[in-house]
Amino acid sequence: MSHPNIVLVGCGNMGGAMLSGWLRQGIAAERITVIDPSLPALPDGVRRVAEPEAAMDVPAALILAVKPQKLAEVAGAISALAAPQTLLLSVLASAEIATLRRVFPRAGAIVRAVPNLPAAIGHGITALAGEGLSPSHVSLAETLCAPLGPVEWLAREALCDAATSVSGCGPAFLFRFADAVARAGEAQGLPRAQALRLIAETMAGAGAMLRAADADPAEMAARVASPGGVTLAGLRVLDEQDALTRLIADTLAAAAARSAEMAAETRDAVQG
Ligand SMILES: NC(=O)C1=CN([C@@H]2O[C@H](COP(=O)(O)OP(=O)(O)OC[C@H]3O[C@@H](n4cnc5c(N)ncnc54)[C@H](OP(=O)(O)O)[C@@H]3O)[C@@H](O)[C@H]2O)C=CC1
Ligand SMILES: O=C(O)[C@@H]1CCC=N1
Repeated sequence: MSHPNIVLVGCGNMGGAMLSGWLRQGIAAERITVIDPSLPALPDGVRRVAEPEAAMDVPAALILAVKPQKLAEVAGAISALAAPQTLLLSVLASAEIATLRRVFPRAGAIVRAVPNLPAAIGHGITALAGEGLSPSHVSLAETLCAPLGPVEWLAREALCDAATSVSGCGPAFLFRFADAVARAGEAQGLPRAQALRLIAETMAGAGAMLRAADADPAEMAARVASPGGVTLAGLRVLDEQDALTRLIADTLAAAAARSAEMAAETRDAVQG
């Protein structure tokens, strides 16, 4: 398959992770142009410009990976790059497709993506949403996101807030969990670095089992917990008055609410 021409706008945590993934997957560096005023160091062959140039070719894929607050600012400069032959793929949390369409009226298609940080090592997951996409747009969006890890299409765009709270923010919540476990392990006498190694491998192993098995996580926990044993003593604390379930529900609700709020802010910013 011939590689698409890609213009990546914003090459920070997420844009950088996508760029690494494309190169790892064999997309030719010469096909990729990065627009970022901070002019980050880039792998050989990737073209780097601080801002769009008048003579730039319209790309097959225009990837937006700036902070949502920058959308209105970047839009004017790059809107000419989103032409009818262009798929615009935005990873901006909370920038709705209607908002993006308002800013990029000529784009051939618009896909909203919710990636996550482990994309940087090819172990992310990306949720995608789009309406009225042609099979070739679907295929190009999947080609762009596949190097980051598996891809999930959401049934409707409104689920992006939920996907952001579950998998977009999810790594941060799991890092907090790992930190809490390491602190507790340290309090019981383990060196912190060793406690972190223990919990990191435990999370990776449990995650791999969860991914592979058809079993429900509750059944998986039951396989660890021997009757009258050690795990049950700990699970009783987590389950007391649904403590963990309630904490996580509140955490995700706060994240999803902020996502919806930011969508309104982004909408207002481009309208104003
Ligand atoms: N980080 C994450 O885990 C996730 C992030 N996202 C989304 O990804 C997007 C990017 O987030 P993240 O990568 O963390 O942010 P970063 O700040 O790491 O990256 C944004 C990049 O855009 C650059 N930039 C600023 N202004 C412009 C401009 N006018 N034109 C081009 N580039 C510009 C920034 O440069 P400078 O630093 O100099 O300002 C920076 O390099 C956000 O919209 C976020 O919602 C979605 C899911 C997960
Ligand atoms: O915190 C944020 O706004 C972005 C979206 C999901 C992860 N980082």
